[in-house]
Order: sequence, then structure tokens, then C-alpha cells
Amino acid sequence: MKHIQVVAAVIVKNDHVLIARRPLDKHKGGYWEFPGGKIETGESHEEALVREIAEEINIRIEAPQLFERIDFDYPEKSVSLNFFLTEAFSGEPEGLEGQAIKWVAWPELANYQFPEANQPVVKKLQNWFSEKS
Ligand SMILES: Nc1nc2c([nH]c(=O)n2[C@@H]2O[C@H](COP(=O)(O)OP(=O)(O)OP(=O)(O)O)[C@@H](O)[C@H]2O)c(=O)[nH]1
Ligand SMILES: [Mg+2]
Repeated sequence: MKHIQVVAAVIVKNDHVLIARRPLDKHKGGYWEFPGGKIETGESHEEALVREIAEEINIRIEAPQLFERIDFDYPEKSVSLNFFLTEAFSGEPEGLEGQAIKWVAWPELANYQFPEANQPVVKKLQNWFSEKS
């Protein structure tokens, strides 16, 4: 089975987190996600993350910290997801690939459908916010 390495950003501003809706023609199209994508050959995790977020969301993220790692097997591919949390960025978020983006207040996260693999990271993020407040 195909195995891919993915980086994704959990971008936090006050009590909100930025999520994006996956384009309908892609794997897990229509689901909400933490923006990001595949690591390219020769890139570090952080380089890939900064590049993907610039390409998809048009902001420059700073000081991302590893938040959660998840290995998950979908029927069609297996993914290693590396989620990095950041509260620092410059620019104004914009869905550069035509995707919807949204700042969601953390208690509302439960109302959005994420890919199956994301369940532990969403849970961890809710705990992170609730301990902070
Ligand atoms: N970006 C992102 N991908 C996720 C998440 N959860 C999850 O299962 N995935 C899966 O991880 C893979 C990431 O690929 P992607 O489609 O974002 O990759 P990419 O931006 O490089 O896209 P492209 O290669 O189609 O241009 C997809 O199979 C996607 O379904 C998530 O929260 N964020
Ligand atoms: Mg992507």
C-alpha cells in the first residue's frame, strides 16, 4: 500500500483554530482538515509545513511545535500525519486553492467532520484548549 508522510498546521488564535475544507476532487474531499500536505523529497518537516501553508493559506507560520503524530491506514493508502501547533503567523489567511477556510471557536470543533485519522488530534486539541482556559 502507498505510504505518505504528511505535515499539517494547527493554527491557533485566541480560542479559535483555523480549519479548511478539502476540495471535493481530493482524497477525503468535503471533510474539514488542518491545512497541510505531503512532504517532498529532501524537505524537513518544518520546511514542508511552511511551504504547504504558504501555498494553501497564504500566510507565513512561525515557530511551529510538534503537537501530535498519527499513523493511520485508510483502505487506499496509509498516512503518517505530523501535526504542528502554532500561534504565530504573518499575513491574512485565504484559501488559495478555492477551498473554504474557517476560524472555529474550539468548543465548536465537534460540529465539523474531519477525516477518521484526525480523531485523536481533535480530542487532544480540545483538551489543550480546555486546560488553557
Ligand atoms: N492536510 C491534511 N491531510 C490530512 C488530514 N487528515 C488526513 O487524514 N489527511 C490525509 O493526508 C493526505 C494529505 O494530503 P494532501 O491532499 O493535503 O496533500 P497535498 O496538499 O500535498 O495535496 P496534493 O498532493 O493533492 O497536491 C490526504 O490523503 C488526506 O486525506 C489533515 O488534517 N490535514
Ligand atoms: Mg493539502
